[in-house]
Amino acid sequence: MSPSKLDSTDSFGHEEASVSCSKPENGCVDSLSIFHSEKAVEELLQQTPVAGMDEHLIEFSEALRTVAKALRRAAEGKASAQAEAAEWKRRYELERTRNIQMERKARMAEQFSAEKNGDIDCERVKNSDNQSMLQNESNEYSETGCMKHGIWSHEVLRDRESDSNSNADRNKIMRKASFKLSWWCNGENGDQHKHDIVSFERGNITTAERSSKQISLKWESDPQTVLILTKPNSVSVRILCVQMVRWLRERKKLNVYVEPRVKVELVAESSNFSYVQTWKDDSEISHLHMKVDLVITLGGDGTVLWAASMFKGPVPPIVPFSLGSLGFMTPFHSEHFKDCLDSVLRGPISITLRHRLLCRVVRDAAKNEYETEEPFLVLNEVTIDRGISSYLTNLECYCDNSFVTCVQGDGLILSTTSGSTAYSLAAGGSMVHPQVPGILFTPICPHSLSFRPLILPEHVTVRIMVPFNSRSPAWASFDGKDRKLLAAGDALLCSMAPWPVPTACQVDSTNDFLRSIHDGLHWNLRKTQSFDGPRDRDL
Ligand SMILES: NC(=O)c1ccc[n+]([C@@H]2O[C@H](COP(=O)([O-])OP(=O)(O)OC[C@H]3O[C@@H](n4cnc5c(N)ncnc54)[C@H](O)[C@@H]3O)[C@@H](O)[C@H]2O)c1
Ligand SMILES: Nc1ncnc2c1ncn2[C@@H]1O[C@H](COP(=O)(O)OP(=O)(O)OP(=O)(O)O)[C@@H](O)[C@H]1O
Repeated sequence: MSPSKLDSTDSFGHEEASVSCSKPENGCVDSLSIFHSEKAVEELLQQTPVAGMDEHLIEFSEALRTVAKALRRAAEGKASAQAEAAEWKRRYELERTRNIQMERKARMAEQFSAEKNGDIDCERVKNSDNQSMLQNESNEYSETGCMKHGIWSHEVLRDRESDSNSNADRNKIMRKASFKLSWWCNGENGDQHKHDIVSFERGNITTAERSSKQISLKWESDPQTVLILTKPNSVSVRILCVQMVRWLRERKKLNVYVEPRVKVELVAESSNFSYVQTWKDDSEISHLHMKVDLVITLGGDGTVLWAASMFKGPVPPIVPFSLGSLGFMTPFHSEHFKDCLDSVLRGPISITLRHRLLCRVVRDAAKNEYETEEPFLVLNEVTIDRGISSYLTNLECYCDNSFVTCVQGDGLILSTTSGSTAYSLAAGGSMVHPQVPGILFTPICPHSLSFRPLILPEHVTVRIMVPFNSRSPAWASFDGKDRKLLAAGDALLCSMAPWPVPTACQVDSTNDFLRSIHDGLHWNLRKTQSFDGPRDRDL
């Protein structure tokens, strides 16, 4: 995206336009001041006794008049371009709202007719694959009082695959289990959903609640469907998967989904596993969140990243079992899988709501920043680096359109707080509790003595641009995968995604985080100083 395009995008709204134009150092021309200067030239010319002047002065005054006119025309042109841009933006937003409403109506009509036909036995029908719908509906719920004590998940969905399944049980309607999330702090599990309240009483600003609290998940109805995701090519994972599927089906009477590769492995093991469900093509993965109550991962952190990447919208709670070497995000031990799953299925459980970043690539040729390629959701980080190029990466960084800095080095990591213990840590970033919302801005080998990592608030949009004078393109990778070339003029936009990844805790979010940095990284491990030796006796 060229700098001139950035300007026009930034000044979409009237307000922003007037602000940017009032700053001469931004290279903008203030139309009001042009009008005044043109008027001043006119007045000057009228006041001056032209008859007594030499030709140079007349030529000069004519030139001044021409310049003032040209400036006025330029300002008028810019103003009309801004007005046009604002009008297009207004139309775009109108169209978008209309589409969302139509989509919503269509869904409700579909669900209503299904309900009328007796297909769905439900009191409250909800669909959650659209965030704006989620928000609208949660508002409705709060109006009807359902949201009083927490966040509820009431999904009543029909299993579309049930028709193709011969088992009579499977022909019944599958209800997605509902659960409630509540926030508690100071070790006390209150049943209230506590909001952060800023109070201005008697002129004093105080906050009633702190924002980072332990989050507890309580099932309102029993989970029925479990998806197991496994690390490939591991014998121990394969053995555990067989045992777990059997136990979940025979003891817990649950529906089990696995990836197609795993289904083949299971059926090769025993034809009894034919009840295990899977999907035929990848397009079905986008509906998984509507069928699955719980996701179990068997592997390391990479398998948790893999699980998160399968859900491009809302993510069901994930129970991560550790069968890798490090396991920052995998607190459950496979030896005790039955006890662990028993307590998770019974609930309530503590969960960590892990924030994700929404990353969009905007090409230089794009007309505006809405014209992007398919976005990526990352649980750890997006990395913009020099790839195979031996030149220094040159990246211009903006935060909500304010210039941050120019990175000159091997690259930059934009990380979630969950990812703070991964690549960002290796590049010198701070370790941050995963429940803290924020975006870590960590350079990779900056060629500067004074570059320190930053942590930005959760609400900002970070824009990383490859400038036109860059000697080489850059590469973006998402949770260490899917590399994308960023040519000169291309940009990467990154903001907090609306769909976090809920992962079950062994104890609670804080305890699990501290355990992982102690056990996984041996953080601040040092022999304790001996008692005997010199002391400060006089203090
Ligand atoms: N120099 C580095 O430290 C470096 C370089 C490249 C990638 N990575 C990390 O690897 C991740 C991809 O993981 P993978 O398992 O698919 O690849 P992988 O198999 O190469 O494993 C990378 C290592 O990072 C660990 N890891 C992953 N997420 C973590 C987290 N949130 N906290 C602590 N450790 C974590 C894993 O346990 C593993 O040991 C990327 O998202 C990136 O963060 C790190
Ligand atoms: N279900 C899956 N399908 C395809 N690839 C997967 C799947 N699960 C994990 N992977 C990939 O396999 C790789 C290794 O996975 P993972 O990190 O879980 O194991 P590990 O390396 O043994 O554990 P650790 O990272 O703790 O050392 C990762 O790159 C991950 O993306």
